[in-house]
Amino acid sequence: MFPFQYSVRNLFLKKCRALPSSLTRRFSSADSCNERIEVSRIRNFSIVAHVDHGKSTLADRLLELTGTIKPGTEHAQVLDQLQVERERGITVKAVTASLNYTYNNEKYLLNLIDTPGHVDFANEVVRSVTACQGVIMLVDANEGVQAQTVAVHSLAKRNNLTIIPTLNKVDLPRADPDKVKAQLNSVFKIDPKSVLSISAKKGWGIQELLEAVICRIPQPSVDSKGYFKAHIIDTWHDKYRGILCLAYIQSGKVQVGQAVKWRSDSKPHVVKFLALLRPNEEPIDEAIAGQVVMVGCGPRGGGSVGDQLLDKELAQNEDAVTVSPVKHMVYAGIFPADQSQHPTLNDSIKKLALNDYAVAVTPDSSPALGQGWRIGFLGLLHLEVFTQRLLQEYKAEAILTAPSVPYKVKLKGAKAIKQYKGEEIIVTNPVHLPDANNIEEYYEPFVIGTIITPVEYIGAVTSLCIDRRGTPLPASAVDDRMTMLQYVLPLSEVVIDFHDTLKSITSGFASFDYQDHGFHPSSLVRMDILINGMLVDELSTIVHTSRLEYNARRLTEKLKEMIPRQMVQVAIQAVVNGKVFARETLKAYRKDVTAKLYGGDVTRRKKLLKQQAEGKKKMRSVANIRIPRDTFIDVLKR
Ligand SMILES: Nc1nc2c(ncn2[C@@H]2O[C@H](COP(=O)(O)OP(=O)(O)OP(=O)(O)O)[C@@H](O)[C@H]2O)c(=O)[nH]1
Repeated sequence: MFPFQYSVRNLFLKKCRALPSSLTRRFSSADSCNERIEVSRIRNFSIVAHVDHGKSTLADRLLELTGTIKPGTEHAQVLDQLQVERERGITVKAVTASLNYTYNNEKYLLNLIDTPGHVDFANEVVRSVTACQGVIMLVDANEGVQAQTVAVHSLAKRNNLTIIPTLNKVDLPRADPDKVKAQLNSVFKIDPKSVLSISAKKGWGIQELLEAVICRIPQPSVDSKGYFKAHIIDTWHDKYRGILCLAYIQSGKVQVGQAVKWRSDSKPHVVKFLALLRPNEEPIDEAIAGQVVMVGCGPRGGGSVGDQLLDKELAQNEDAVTVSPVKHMVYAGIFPADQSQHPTLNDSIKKLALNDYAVAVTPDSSPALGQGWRIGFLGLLHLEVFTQRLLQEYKAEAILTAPSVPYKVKLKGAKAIKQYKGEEIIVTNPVHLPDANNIEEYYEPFVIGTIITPVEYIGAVTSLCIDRRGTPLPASAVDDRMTMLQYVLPLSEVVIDFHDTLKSITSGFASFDYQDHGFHPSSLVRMDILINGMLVDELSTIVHTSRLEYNARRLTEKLKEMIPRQMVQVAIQAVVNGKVFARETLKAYRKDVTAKLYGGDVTRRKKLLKQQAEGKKKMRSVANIRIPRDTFIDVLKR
């Protein structure tokens, strides 16, 4: 959304600067709805669903029906405005749009939040629902209930949200609404009579759905008369105005010019910018409790997701809405391609991290790659999207190291405990794993994986899960054709390529979602990779002992395939505690130094070959083997 929004916002700002101040009219929410908005006529809701079940397409139809955009294909997927979203055809950022809709002669303000479907961006859904009272839960009428449908349903239930179950894509010839209604009933006990049917593509049933939003979802439960208090659900950086925030107003009201402060720091600030997002900014003077609005306090105004903006009179220790801390699933090192680019990359990472609060950034350094950062992500797709956004939105190119899941170790010995400042430590970079002699116990992160698959693939899916060290939990039937399997799986076995393998063994019919299951004791070791005897820190991994030999062989073979042949012979070794578990040799290019000889004495030929061998020996000891950039990630894929 943001590059596009930047340009719209900047255009607006340029226009404002060009006009006399008396003409830079601000709107109030009252103008937007032609009358003063009341809490009873506000509805905050989200669209949640499994990947590709049609959330963004439905958002387009809702924007059209409420007159926010004109019907037409040029507006396709209006809320997916990031370049990466358009290129990949997925939503990665939850986006808000305030819509006006008249129902029974009353004007309503509907705040819609379009959310991503992919499990890696589930945190976007979690933070969005803190501002909502209800959700439209879309289910593809052809595919039926999928793994993420189960996840979003339980999230909505946990947050006490009203669920409007809605079947989408009923226009498809293979759509079977009755079958899917029966699935919803068997899995979630949803009354089939409460299920709506729409086609987001054709625009069928959209009006009924909007009316259900108004009639079924309750108004925000807020304190209109109290002091101003708002909960921050998103932030982004604007070149001219500093940090801008998306805020859900929990009590009171806010006006441009009002004195406020952040919960996290008591310094006074003044509200400078206030706007409705439609999804482009529409400046307003005032907003009331229950609204979701954009707020900015100027370049030094600050703000972060989960923080609260408070009236300056309000005591700092008021209750806060808690956003559960993000649990990072994979960590990877990010380094500038050239150390001179470190400050620019640092600035870009900071700005992008502001808009993607799910990442955790800490400084890191590597002997080979110099100064950089260790960044925690929610999954591999999140990692890829983050680096793609760095490149596309900030023109910042970075080198990535092999991703690793976080491990926990319990230390023994007073010296080690003192050195690591605690008995238990989380290891996010395999290189920093303490010496095996100082470790009492290793712990590995586990997840509960939910797989919904057609019954004919149960055997293949079970083998895959067992192969990935999974432990089965009770299964349940979704209907006579589909089954829901659950497994406790080590995160390290899931995070890299589990989903792709599952899709390929089930011809794309199975779906997968996982939830954190905490750390559990495990038998682990650190495996290092030596290239011509030199340790390559960035390729060290922590592996389960049962996988050691297999991983050692696979990693060295894969590296042999991926490292281009060099002028010298390259030895690739996988080593654990000084013991070599696998070795591959990459043969050197061999120039035919004897090509120029036509016949003649054989000793001449031997002399040339000997000289070549000696030259190569010298090169081998000084050779700096170049490892291609993608090696670090690709090498981990099976
Ligand atoms: N036939 C048909 N296709 C639809 C309908 N709604 C959406 N689609 C198609 O389904 C695909 C996915 O739609 P999206 O709106 O991108 O789905 P999404 O849930 O937003 O996807 P993510 O954000 O990646 O989770 C697109 O090709 C749409 O054109 C519908 O009602 N009927």
